[in-house]
Amino acid sequence: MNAASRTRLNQLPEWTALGKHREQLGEAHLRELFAADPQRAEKYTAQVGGLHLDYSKQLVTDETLELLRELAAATDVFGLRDAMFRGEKINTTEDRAVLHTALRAPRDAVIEVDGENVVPKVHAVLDKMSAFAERVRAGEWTGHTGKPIKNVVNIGIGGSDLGPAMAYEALRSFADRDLTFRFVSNVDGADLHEAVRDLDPAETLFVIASKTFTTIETITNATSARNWLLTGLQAGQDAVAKHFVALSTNAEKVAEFGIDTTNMFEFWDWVGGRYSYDSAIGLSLMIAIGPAHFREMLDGFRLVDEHFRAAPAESNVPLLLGLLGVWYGGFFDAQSHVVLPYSHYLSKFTAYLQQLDMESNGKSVDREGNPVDWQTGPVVWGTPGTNGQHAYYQLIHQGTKVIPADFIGFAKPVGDLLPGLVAQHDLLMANFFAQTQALAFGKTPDEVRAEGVPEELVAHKTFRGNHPTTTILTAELTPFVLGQLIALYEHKVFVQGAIWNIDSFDQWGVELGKVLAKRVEPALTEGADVEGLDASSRALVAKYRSLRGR
Ligand SMILES: O=P(O)(O)OC[C@H]1O[C@](O)(CO)[C@@H](O)[C@@H]1O
Repeated sequence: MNAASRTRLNQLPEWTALGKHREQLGEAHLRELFAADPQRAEKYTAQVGGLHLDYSKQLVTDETLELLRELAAATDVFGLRDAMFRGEKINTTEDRAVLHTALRAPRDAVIEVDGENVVPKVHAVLDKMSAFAERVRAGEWTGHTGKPIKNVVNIGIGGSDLGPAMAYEALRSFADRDLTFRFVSNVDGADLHEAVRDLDPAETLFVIASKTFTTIETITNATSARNWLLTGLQAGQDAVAKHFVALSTNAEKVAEFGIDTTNMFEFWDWVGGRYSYDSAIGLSLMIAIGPAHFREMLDGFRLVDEHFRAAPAESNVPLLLGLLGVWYGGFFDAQSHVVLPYSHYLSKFTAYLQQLDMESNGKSVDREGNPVDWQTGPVVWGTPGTNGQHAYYQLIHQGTKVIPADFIGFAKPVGDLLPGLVAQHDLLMANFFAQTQALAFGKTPDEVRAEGVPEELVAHKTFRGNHPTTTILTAELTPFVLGQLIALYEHKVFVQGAIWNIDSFDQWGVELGKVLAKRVEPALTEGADVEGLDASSRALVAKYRSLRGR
């Protein structure tokens, strides 16, 4: 469907129908919905790859789901999906194709951008990454002094950090070589300081990850890392070649920095930063877990891509998850979405999703530049269970906000835990199941009274329940499963952007701060008079300078 001809979302009859349905649903409680339909627990489940989803604890009925699917049809979600997979330039504000799905396409696939099949290039880079990763893993890639590499420091930010850092953490039990991995992103010098202070430069490889190779944080950290290396080795510029590789789309800037472009692993402008960790941006991860596991992860991505592309609306899981978010944002005024992985290895999962979701769908104009008057992307947050239970779950259970939640759990613990620790997994998962039950069904005042609670405390100890959750349960956290999970969220975000009629693939909102930071810096360092600095910022800069003794 031509975006320009699209009726505004909230003027579609399908949107109006959902509004009416929401009114009819009123305060219907999950207790009633379950009582009314004995099949509900079985009926509202879905499967994609190894992921089992239970969405029976969502505030939906058959009619809700039908109306939501009608909205998806009216907004032509599948049409835009097909255009994305075909390589059409659906990122209209940047005039770019959106082809992260090509990063996991099989070798014999044909996907064209501007008449060129991009799949051979994808596999050529994967092969080059594999050969390099194997050399490092085997101790065959030696540094300037001839010592094998023992430490890999990834320097990048945003999509050039969060993906590999998250996936390394998730899959660290698959890291089977005696290598140390660190991820540096913050321009705060403390980040690089802590990452390198106990490392031997002679054994350290820096992986400079930047799509543009112009990002100030990354180039600043990379420059400092180069100084640390050359000082530590007491070597000249020629030492850089053995200790620095680049992951980028910008060969010119890589060469300008002094990195040999034969040690550059390429990707392309049709890979968005937040969709890039299965491209060359995943090199550090590949060195950690090995090329075979990396490819298993790509298989996981591909499985969900194929499902998203082929499954009918009724069983299409990314579509379902996307629609649920549209339902709560549009008709319950939900402002946030909490993601709660019950795996310590997924400690960076939500931070990764924050960029994926919030940088993609944190927009307030539609594709034609008109202001939207419907909710777009939610605030995404969360930490691994059970820690959150002893922190912010109170608000989810008894606060005043509607906070849809995803609970992600695994039947088996990851890897070989120390003896005795495997048994703790059942306790972890008991909490997992208990929480979604408590959130959905709560505890009525009568149930509280039946426990002998004094009347004045009954209201305090009552749980309203009716908090919507999706449970995602799978056997264990493997590279294959991680790929599936990430692709699931990528496509969920896609579905929502398609319905909201926004460009999910640009990120103009991060630009202004970057420009202003460049302008402010001379005011901090030299006390320069910065044109256009507002009164508050001017006073703060003066205060900063006096605190610094300048
Ligand atoms: O990989 P680069 O070009 O250094 O960009 C890093 C990140 O910066 C952003 O452009 C936002 O500032 C992200 O979209 C991107 O992932």
